[in-house]
Amino acid sequence: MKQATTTQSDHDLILGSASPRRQELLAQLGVNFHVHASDIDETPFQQESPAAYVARLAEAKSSAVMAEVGGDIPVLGSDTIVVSQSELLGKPVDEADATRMLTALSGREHQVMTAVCVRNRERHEVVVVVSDVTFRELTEAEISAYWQSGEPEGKAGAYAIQGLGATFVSAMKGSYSGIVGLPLYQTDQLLKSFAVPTRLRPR
Ligand SMILES: Cc1cn([C@H]2C[C@H](O)[C@@H](COP(=O)(O)OP(=O)(O)OP(=O)(O)O)O2)c(=O)[nH]c1=O
Repeated sequence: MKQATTTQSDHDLILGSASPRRQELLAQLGVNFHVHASDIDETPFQQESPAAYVARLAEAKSSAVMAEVGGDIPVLGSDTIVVSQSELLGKPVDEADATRMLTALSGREHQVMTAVCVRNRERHEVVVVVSDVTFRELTEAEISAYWQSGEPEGKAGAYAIQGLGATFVSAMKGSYSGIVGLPLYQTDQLLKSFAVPTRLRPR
């Protein structure tokens, strides 16, 4: 199990994610949630499309947490990937991996896909939100300095649009919050369908 777990009392949703970005974004909606993250196997299947892969991972994360926690509270699981010229880019394992990813993204458009799955004991729903992001040309020196900043670590595609990575993004179309890790419009719609209260939709 991942480390992040908070108290279970008095909440309306379980966030099955150790990502601090997802915790902040969900808090933005004013949801009364607690965190219970679970580790799953993230190996892609052969011939699996990126959209099918990211949806499967969001489903698997919420399902693993539901199996560990039980109970009647809905669980939200999510996953984010970057897709560049049909190649799936996850989190970089080291500097060489990050350099390879950022070089592939340089001067081109890529897609960021985030899947969100909400489930309770009876049913589950999953949405995949796709955004188009264009990077300007990056120099080797910039890529190296960016790795040294520490920001690429733990981020799909080895960048963070909410940080220094913003200086690489010349254009984007889609969901900004989705690129950061949790698309808030679509998440709010899912929460509504599972009757999870929010700041603007209290009990
Ligand atoms: C593209 C991009 C990704 N990311 C992050 C969001 C995700 O946290 C991360 C992708 O990793 P994920 O595997 O989706 O999630 P995670 O391991 O961080 O958390 P968990 O599995 O517990 O839910 O990349 C940014 O923060 N900014 C960006 O611009």
